[in-house]
Amino acid sequence: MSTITFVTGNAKKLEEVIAILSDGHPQSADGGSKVGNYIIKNEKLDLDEIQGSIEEVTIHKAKQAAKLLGTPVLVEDTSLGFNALNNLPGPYIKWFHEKLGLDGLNKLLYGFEDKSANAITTFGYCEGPGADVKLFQGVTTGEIVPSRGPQDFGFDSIFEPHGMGKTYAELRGPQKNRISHRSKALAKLKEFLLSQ
Ligand SMILES: O=P(O)(O)OP(=O)(O)OP(=O)(O)OC[C@H]1O[C@@H](n2cnc3c(O)ncnc32)[C@H](O)[C@@H]1O
Ligand SMILES: [Mg+2]
Repeated sequence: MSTITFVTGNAKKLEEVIAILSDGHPQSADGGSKVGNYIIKNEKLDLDEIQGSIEEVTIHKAKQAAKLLGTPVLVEDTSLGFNALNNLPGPYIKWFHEKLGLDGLNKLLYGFEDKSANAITTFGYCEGPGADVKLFQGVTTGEIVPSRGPQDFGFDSIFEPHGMGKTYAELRGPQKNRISHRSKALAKLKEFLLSQ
């Protein structure tokens, strides 16, 4: 068994990652999620986020985490891009959300007919300091709508994935996890880890 440390400062992300990875299977005795020959554990740490593409931000986070911990690490960065704004705020969604709020994010699209957006999670896996970073990305498209549902996780209550008629916040847990950007990215990561 090899251990991979998933580094994030976001408790909600971690909750989803554990739920998706466990997929109804029992967890290992010491609390990590088991995927093939790997156990994925968690470390709460805020990593620097550079300016750049989604991929560059994730690669930098992964390299920094590997350097800090000296072990195989997993990180992820989540982006929300508005098509009318050429994919902004993208990887800067956290700061836009903090400064403008959910209503302000809606107002950014005032005057545009196109309210469509893409939610993207990019996982970065790095085997140790100096090693290359492997990326696994998942995308879910949807519409930006006035907030509906609990507001306890980022942009969940203003993102309505196409074809669902409900926001991520209204879908909650298992239903969101079946179709989310995060679960699509994790499916790719799982496939890779199972092939190792
Ligand atoms: O420590 P890290 O893993 O970086 O955690 P973070 O909260 O800083 O997360 P990001 O840098 O990836 O920024 C993404 C922003 O989008 C939010 N977010 C991430 N995943 C989400 C999801 O599935 N649904 C809604 N909001 C989400 C999150 O709360 C942040 O405000
Ligand atoms: Mg972050």
